Amino acid sequence: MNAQQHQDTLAYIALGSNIENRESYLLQAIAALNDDANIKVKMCSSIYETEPVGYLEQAPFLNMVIAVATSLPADQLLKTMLAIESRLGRIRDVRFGPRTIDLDMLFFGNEHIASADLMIPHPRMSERAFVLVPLAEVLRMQGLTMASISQQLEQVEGKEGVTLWKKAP
Ligand SMILES: Nc1ncnc2c1ncn2[C@@H]1O[C@H](COP(=O)(O)OP(=O)(O)OP(=O)(O)O)[C@@H](O)[C@H]1O
Ligand SMILES: Nc1nc2c(c(=O)[nH]1)N=C(CO)CN2
Repeated sequence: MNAQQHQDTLAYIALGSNIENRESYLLQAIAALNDDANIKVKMCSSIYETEPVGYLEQAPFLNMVIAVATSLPADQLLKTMLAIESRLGRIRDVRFGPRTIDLDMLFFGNEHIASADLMIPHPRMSERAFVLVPLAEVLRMQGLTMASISQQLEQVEGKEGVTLWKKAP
């Protein structure tokens, strides 16, 4: 590797949808990420059906987590994710409310980021079984140890609201 080249960063993204067709929104978002020349989708968790958390008067979600390799810096990856959300009809009205697609960046390599637009690791990740369950699955696929994730999972309430919906291919 010469000085000009740099290795891709492995990033983890959580996806959620609770407006039909939920599965189609998840798959369209994954395809759109992979269509970007600077992003390669490496791994996908199973899809989980989950009870809404936070704002309860809404339909159940489908949630999953993917791992991507990217040559983009974190702020550019976020920009791409927000553009895909807009393209797939995401409208921001109710906080924590219904959405065609929500894309949250969980990790970006081993970076810690605290800017006005981007917090990495995602600050609410450890409270959310709908994120931790699929994240643990992807980490397991990669043979990564996940002691801290398992510990967080044990502490999180609402794990019973997360059920396997479709197994990863
Ligand atoms: N790690 C992150 N991943 C995605 N967005 C982030 C992250 N950190 C900060 N943000 C900022 O959060 C803003 C609002 O995100 P969004 O509307 O998706 O929030 P939400 O999904 O309603 O709530 P939550 O962030 O708790 O999932 C985005 O425009 C983005 O700038
Ligand atoms: N089950 C579930 N609940 C949620 C979700 C989500 O993706 N799944 N997203 C939220 C806002 O980020 C609020 N509540």
